[in-house]
Amino acid sequence: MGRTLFDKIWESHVISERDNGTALLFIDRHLVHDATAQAFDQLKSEGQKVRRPDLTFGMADHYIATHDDPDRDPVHDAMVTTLAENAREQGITSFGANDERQGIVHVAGPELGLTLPGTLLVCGDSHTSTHGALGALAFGIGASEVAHVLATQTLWQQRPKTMRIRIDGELGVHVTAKDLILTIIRTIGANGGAGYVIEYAGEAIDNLSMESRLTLCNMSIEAGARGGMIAPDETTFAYLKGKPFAPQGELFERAVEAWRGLKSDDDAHHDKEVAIDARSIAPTVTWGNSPETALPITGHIPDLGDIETSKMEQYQATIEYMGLEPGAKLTSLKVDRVFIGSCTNSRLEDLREAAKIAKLGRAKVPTIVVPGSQQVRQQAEKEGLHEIFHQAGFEWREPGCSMCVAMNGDSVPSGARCASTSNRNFAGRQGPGSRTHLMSPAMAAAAAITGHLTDVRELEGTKC
Ligand SMILES: CC(C)[C@H](C(=O)O)[C@@H](O)C(=O)O
Ligand code: SF4
Repeated sequence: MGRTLFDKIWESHVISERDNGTALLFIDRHLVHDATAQAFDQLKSEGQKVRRPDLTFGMADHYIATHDDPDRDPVHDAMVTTLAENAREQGITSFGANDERQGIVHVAGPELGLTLPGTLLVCGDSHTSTHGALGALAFGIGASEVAHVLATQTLWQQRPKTMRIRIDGELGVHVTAKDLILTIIRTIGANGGAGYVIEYAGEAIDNLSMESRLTLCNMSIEAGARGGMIAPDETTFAYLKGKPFAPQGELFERAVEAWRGLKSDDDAHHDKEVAIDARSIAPTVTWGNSPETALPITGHIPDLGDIETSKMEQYQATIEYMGLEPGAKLTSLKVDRVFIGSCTNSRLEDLREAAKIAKLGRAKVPTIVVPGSQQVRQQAEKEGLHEIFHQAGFEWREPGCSMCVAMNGDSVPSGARCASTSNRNFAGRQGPGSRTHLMSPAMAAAAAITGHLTDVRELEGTKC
């Protein structure tokens, strides 16, 4: 029987297997960020050194400042400095403050060519699934696993099952990878991917740009999946060509020949198959505290009568926390803040989409745009996107995780409603008491200039 893309990568990394089905895997790339200090402490307390500093790369992102903030907590700077010190001590290449390669680990990694097809990549961060967009097997690991990889460059893992999600048909105007993944999560549930690695396939996936594929795979974890991946193709090869850490010249051509074999065989078996028609998807927003509360922007907050008895308690808690009126139109929800950024949606393509909408008006509420990396920032500035944002009253910041998780102090005030391009909307995610609605960059920019959740297609007169 044929093998899936996942099988091919998994099997080429197995060093040893136990009878209980767990395998010891070789790790090709280990990315560490500034919230990984605990793992380095564990390593040191055990008297160990990093086994393969040449395969380990550091990135300052969670705690890094995105603007001059007189109230900045010195502890946040200390986290950034600690990563730099650990990297220096262990001989690891690390991209910290003031490095032009710095960025959110899941934005800067692929853009530097650190993520390559067929490789096994891990990072102590749940959104490591992002890197699967390049045809890598990539997943997040816990702090003690980070310490294990630092010490051995290997990891014990239970073999996950595979799920293939096929998206056929064409996506409509202003329907993006973000709308696609939110719809997938609504369809299979926030726990629907538990125990699986998802392979995305089909016409709509083939047609996605590399940046959109990164957005899609990024949120696989929000469906509970171990990872998400897409077979590498011409889009992937064109994206990787010339990236500083990718193979160069003749070696690149040889690598591409090998990468062409990285796809599921026609007779390969996936443990679960799901199919969604791209034409059925509209610009989408979440209303609650789980990404599965995603709905087309044309919809309403569910009414009491729509809720199953077993979910009633949770529904009522959500309505109260989010300050919602059951049955209200989604577009009636006024926002207090807008955040355009995060490893889901802070790449150049995202900022271009947001800028197109920003041109149509001026921000009615405080809006920040946080590029995902220094490279994205530089390129956006070269194109004049920052000027467009300035003119629209959007604040242009330095790269980092920022308001996605509020670990660096960029937070949404308690009780405030935020239109956000990030990936998590649970209670308190963007700061204690914050209320988050997830959406695409164009939809977030539309909310900024109207002051409420908005169907970007109507704003632009493109609704079909
Ligand atoms: C801080 C880090 C470990 C965390 C994660 O694992 O995802 C963060 O990136 C997040 O998005 O919540
Ligand atoms: S941008 Fe948000 S989701 Fe991504 S790594 Fe940073 S905190 Fe996690």
